[in-house]
Amino acid sequence: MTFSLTELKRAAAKAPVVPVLVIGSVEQAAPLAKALQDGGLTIAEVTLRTPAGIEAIAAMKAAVPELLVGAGTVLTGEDVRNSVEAGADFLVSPGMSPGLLNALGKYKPLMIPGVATASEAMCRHEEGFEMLKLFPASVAGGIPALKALAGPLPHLQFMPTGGIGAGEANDYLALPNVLAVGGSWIATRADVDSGDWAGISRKAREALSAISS
Ligand SMILES: O=C(O)C(=O)C[C@H](O)[C@H](O)COP(=O)(O)O
Repeated sequence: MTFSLTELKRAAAKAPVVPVLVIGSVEQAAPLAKALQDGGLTIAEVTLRTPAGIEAIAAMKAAVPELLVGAGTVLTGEDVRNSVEAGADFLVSPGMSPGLLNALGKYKPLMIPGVATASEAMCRHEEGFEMLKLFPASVAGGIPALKALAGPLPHLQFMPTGGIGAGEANDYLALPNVLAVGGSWIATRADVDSGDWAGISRKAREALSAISS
């Protein structure tokens, strides 16, 4: 995989909001990818919580190749292999395990592992990860935790996710160690299941205009 953190940073600089998606059917993937792109987004994360997740990643990339599509809820070595084979641009996990670390060493994808403490962040940095997901952000200390972590660990960057809504995204993004924020609010499972593509595009645009204002 040639995709790099530099490219992810470039995409995040344009649109630093990453919708975390739960896709029930692969047929939803192409219209959803187009709706996100129409809304101005450049990055999306498809969770592997549904059987359709892996196929949906490939279908979104086929529909909108310039949209960066990551695999989320990556828990096992098999998830790593399936995500890489489906063409995921990056992988995201809620945490780390020895088996997951081993598979990441084999496939070497761009990985954003979840952390909730300074010790976890230090371990992931020692293992070579520079970009981390603060998870679950709202209960792992949120904005005060990220501010505090920036003191001793200024070399680390975060994509806080978990419990962040439209109202908080902007405050997270004002922090120098936050590259992007993730969340389900832009395209909830209900939005996707009802095919509310226009509503998803609108929420994406609203999120981006709130950030730039
Ligand atoms: O499954 C995963 O690996 C995840 O990425 C979990 C996500 O952080 C949450 O699903 C975000 O959901 P909200 O808190 O509703 O915004």
